[in-house]
Amino acid sequence: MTRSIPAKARVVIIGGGVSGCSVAYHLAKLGWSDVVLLERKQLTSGTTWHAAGLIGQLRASQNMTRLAKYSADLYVKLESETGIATGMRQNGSITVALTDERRQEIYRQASLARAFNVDVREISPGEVKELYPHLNVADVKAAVHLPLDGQCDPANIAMALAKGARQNGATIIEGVKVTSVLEKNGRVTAVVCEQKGERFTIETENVVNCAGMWGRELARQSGVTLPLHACEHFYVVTEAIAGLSRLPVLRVPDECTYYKEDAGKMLIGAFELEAKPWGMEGIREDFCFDQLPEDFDHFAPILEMAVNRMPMLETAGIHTFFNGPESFTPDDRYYLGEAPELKGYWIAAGYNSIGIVSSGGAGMALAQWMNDGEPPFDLWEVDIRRAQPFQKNRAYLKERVSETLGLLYADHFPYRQMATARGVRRSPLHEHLKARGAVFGEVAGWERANWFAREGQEREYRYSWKRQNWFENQREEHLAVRNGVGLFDMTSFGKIRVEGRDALAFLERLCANQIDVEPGRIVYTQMLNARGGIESDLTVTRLSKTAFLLVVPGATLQRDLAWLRKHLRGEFVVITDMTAAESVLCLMGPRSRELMQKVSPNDFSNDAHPFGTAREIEIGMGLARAHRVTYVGELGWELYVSTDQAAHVFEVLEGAGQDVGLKLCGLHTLDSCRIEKAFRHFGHDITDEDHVLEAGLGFAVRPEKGDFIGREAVLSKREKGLTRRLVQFRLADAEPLLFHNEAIVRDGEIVGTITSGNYGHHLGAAIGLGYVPCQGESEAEVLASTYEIEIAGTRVKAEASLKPMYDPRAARVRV
Ligand SMILES: NCCCC(=O)O
Repeated sequence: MTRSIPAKARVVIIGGGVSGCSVAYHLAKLGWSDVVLLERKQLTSGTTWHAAGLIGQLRASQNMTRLAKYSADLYVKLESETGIATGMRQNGSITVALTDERRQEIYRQASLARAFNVDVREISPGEVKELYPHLNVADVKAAVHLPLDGQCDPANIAMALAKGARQNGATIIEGVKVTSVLEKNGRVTAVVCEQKGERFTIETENVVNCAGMWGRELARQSGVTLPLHACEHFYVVTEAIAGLSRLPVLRVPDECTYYKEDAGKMLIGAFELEAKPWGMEGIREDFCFDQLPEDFDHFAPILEMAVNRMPMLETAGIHTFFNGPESFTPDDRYYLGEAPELKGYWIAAGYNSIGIVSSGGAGMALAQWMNDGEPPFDLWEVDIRRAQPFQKNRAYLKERVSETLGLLYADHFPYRQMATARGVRRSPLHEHLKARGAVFGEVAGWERANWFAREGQEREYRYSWKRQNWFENQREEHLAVRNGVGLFDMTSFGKIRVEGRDALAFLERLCANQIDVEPGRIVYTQMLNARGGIESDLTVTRLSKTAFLLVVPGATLQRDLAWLRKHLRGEFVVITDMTAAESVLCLMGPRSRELMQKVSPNDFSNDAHPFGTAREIEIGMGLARAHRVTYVGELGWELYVSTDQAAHVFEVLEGAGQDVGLKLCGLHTLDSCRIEKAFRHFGHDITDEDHVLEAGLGFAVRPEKGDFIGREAVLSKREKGLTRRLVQFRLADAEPLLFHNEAIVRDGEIVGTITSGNYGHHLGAAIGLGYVPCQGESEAEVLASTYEIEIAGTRVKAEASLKPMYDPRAARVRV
């Protein structure tokens, strides 16, 4: 039946898979009227219909766990709410480890899940056998059991969400293809669509791209970056196996497989290490409930392992060999939020084969985000603003997703780097660093030296949940920064120039610190949201009366640009991304002044170049702007050098550095030094849900300067008092690896998680940061408790401090 297409809507959701249905359901539940969902063919006909439907709550981070738990809880009640049988059953799940490393990973995830009240138990191989009698457990080292995990019928979950949405007033129309999204002045104005060859326009200010594997090209038409690409995903379903009882979902990540028993048949799916990207030439117009040709050779090694793991499969007949396309992203995380390029263009897509368990929570979070204008909690890890414009390149995507499908079940080691699609963004110093032993990691496409190998040392990571093979390299680099001088290439910093008649007023409105300082001064500040949460962590350097340079982490550049542009209110301001124009060389350590003085005729004394100032200097035969700031807690200068002169400046520093023991240092050392000094890192220790005062950054907030975004929230928090505080921890046992997400235990009770951790080579211990609730408690009371950190199920004593354990009075920085 053809349904009439409305002329207007408050929102048009594009795509009738589980993602679109969930967004429609949650918006309608929030009371949004005129919610319209358009599906090009039939609901679920893209990817949802062939999903395996596993509902697993064990996720890599706290908020992903929170969202997965939300989905599980929602799906349990959906059937009674809508009358549609969802097939949801909480038969539990088991994940087994076949290696010691995997045991560490699943035990760490279990600790994290417990911090969020997810019911999870570590179980022995014997207990696995009791729960799963068909399993060969001879080489099983460990396992975790989540009794409230389960499985569902994915298509019916989507149908139930659609029905729930309709019950709350949403309009869902099938057989309508969206052909374009119209915009005016940078804001969505309408959606153009086709139904049976006829063209319609729906006026709207909001669209949600839930178009799955069609999403990238649809977004591209509107200038929106949505980097995802389809890959073939394989599973087999056996014939009914006699005597098969109800079984929990089983995951054997070390063999890339998952197992789902349904109606006496067994479904065996795989995330093989090298995937097959699909749809490079586009997707056929009539694609609907389609599948791809089987590829038995590709699946055979998986099946062989499965038969060894579950010997009864040897005699089971194969009922279905299934191959269907699913969307994968460059970092295996999905996308939510408003596209930075276009106001009113929202995204919920790229689910990396975990769309069913993700969509319930993601739909809720996106609906609240659209409703309130801000996400309900920190969603940075799935925020669309992390996508880099270059990532829509199809050659890049094709290469990268061939890896990310398999990474779903690979060991998620700390510091693990992608092996594919590397080298897209490089500093002008890349070859210099490579020739000197740099081992690179990647952030936002940038290649960055993470550590420097010694001559003759293997230039590869050896990953582990313990100290990794670069630990000693990091120690030497770290101690050089603390006792001598180290040089970091930080060209990946995002650099944003804000200039114009109203630049000062604009930045004063957005930043919590005072920006009206003398030209040449550098201000450390945050941009806050109305709740006092931290949207951006940056330095602002006043270059002249009307020009400012904002320096932000490389990973947050797109987010920060979007935040600035979103808050323009007609001011005369030009915002320019200058990242590629300047390299940054950071010279840090007590001997940095001595070295600067060797390579430059300028005066680097405290009087001539005090902390927190920027000066143009001569260096070698070139020029630089020397910023006296530090992220490692030492005397030092960040040298901003035009990219054409970067190699020259590097060579000059390196040559003169021989006499003072200059050491090249990598990002791992930057991190270990800043953690000793308790300097916060955006995305880990500080996010948009962390109040600036609770993050301990009150020293950079000036409510007395006048109005700025978040001021009310700062004043209110000052009056009402803090409810949590960011605390620094030092482990009593020097051995365990502190990374992030380990549970914080206060007086025997889990109260939070470590937000970032590393080894403090000066302090001689693993150091971490994390929030502790403190309603009405004084600092002394917070510190009077006993603390432990739970690492892979083992609790380790920890010392707590509210002041940096390294150089608490910042004497070294201003020396
Ligand atoms: N689509 C398969 C889901 C795999 C998992 O939940 O582990």
